[in-house]
Amino acid sequence: MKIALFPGDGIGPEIMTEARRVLDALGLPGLVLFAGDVGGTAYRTHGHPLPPETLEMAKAADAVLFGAVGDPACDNLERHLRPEQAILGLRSQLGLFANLRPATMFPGLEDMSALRPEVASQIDLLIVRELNGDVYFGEKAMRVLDDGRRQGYDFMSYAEDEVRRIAHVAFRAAQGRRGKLCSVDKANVLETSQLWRDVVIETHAEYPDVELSHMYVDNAAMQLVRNPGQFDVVVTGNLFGDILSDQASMCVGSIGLLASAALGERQTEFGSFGMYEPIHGSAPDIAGQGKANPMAMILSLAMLLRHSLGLEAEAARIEAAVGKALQDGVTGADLGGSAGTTEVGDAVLARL
Ligand SMILES: NC(=O)C1=CN([C@@H]2O[C@H](COP(=O)(O)OP(=O)(O)OC[C@H]3O[C@@H](n4cnc5c(N)ncnc54)[C@H](O)[C@@H]3O)[C@@H](O)[C@H]2O)C=CC1
Ligand SMILES: CC(C)CC(=O)C(=O)O
Ligand SMILES: [Mg+2]
Repeated sequence: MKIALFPGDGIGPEIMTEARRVLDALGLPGLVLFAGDVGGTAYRTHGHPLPPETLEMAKAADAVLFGAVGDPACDNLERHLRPEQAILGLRSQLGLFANLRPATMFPGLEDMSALRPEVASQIDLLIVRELNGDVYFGEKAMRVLDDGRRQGYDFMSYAEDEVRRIAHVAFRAAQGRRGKLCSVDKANVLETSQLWRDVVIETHAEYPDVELSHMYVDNAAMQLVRNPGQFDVVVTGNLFGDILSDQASMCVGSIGLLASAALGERQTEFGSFGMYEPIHGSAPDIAGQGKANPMAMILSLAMLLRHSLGLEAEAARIEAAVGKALQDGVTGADLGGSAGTTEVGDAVLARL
């Protein structure tokens, strides 16, 4: 069992340390760990945010655990050299098109949600975000128009096979949950979304046991706050899924709580090859201060053990330990408490 660890920038290394302590505590036999550079850290040492050796390390592993990338000092670099290209490059070059972003209320945390506790307590949803297409990967540039004005553009598109494969993932996920799928798009305005909707409807024919609904993304953003309990599985494109999952995190209570799995078609000896990361970024505003909540990172490790290594019991053990720590009131500044990154890690370890 080989896991590649890519801590990255900002709070990435701090939260990775805590996930690593949890992994070590499990004492899994036959585990081999590699560490690689990504993001601004990699740019500084290798001249590129995703050095070839890091990509090779990822390909040689059964799973990748990824911290976060992003560094304000790199924001003026040419785009292909910016830290974010590491995560985009890994997702696309490893064919990781299906991003699972679960958002579930933790018992005892209802008062920390940005929503009223009785509304927040209903949250148990899974966002299935397409990860290899959309406006993130279309042709983009800045140019000067004939009249001298600067123009930036990013080409948004989805091909039908890209929509179909993520729709299958979402329908299957719904079958394993409460049997409801809501497809989120902007088909009232965008052709990309009209195709998305058409293909999701076509794919539904293979899943008659799943109840399918459609929602425009602006309404979805509102409904997520009004009544998040109505959602079971939400399937959406790369851009909308990015935005809605950050929003869902505050419905639960903190962006420091939401984990994710990026999966593709490759199978390993133990499960699906995948990359696992918190949904948040490198949080430069709190980096180096020992304040970051490592729970999203630790919960990402749990997803890794479940999906890529077939270790369901160990995954559930980690999730239960995080849940207990929260129920016991161990929270950092993001959840109104005073525990630092290491203290939160200690609390999870003590309940493992
Ligand atoms: N997957 C990745 O590596 C991602 C990278 N980024 C990058 O991260 C950098 C910062 O981006 P932002 O827009 O500020 O988003 P961010 O998610 O890094 O931070 C947003 C806010 O949430 C807080 N926060 C995030 N994670 C937290 C944690 N674990 N515990 C406590 N508080 C936490 C931060 O302190 C900040 O106030 C940028 O360079 C961005 O491009 C952003 C999102 C994802
Ligand atoms: C940093 C971006 C490339 C992606 C992002 O915000 C995300 O995947 O959540
Ligand atoms: Mg994001």
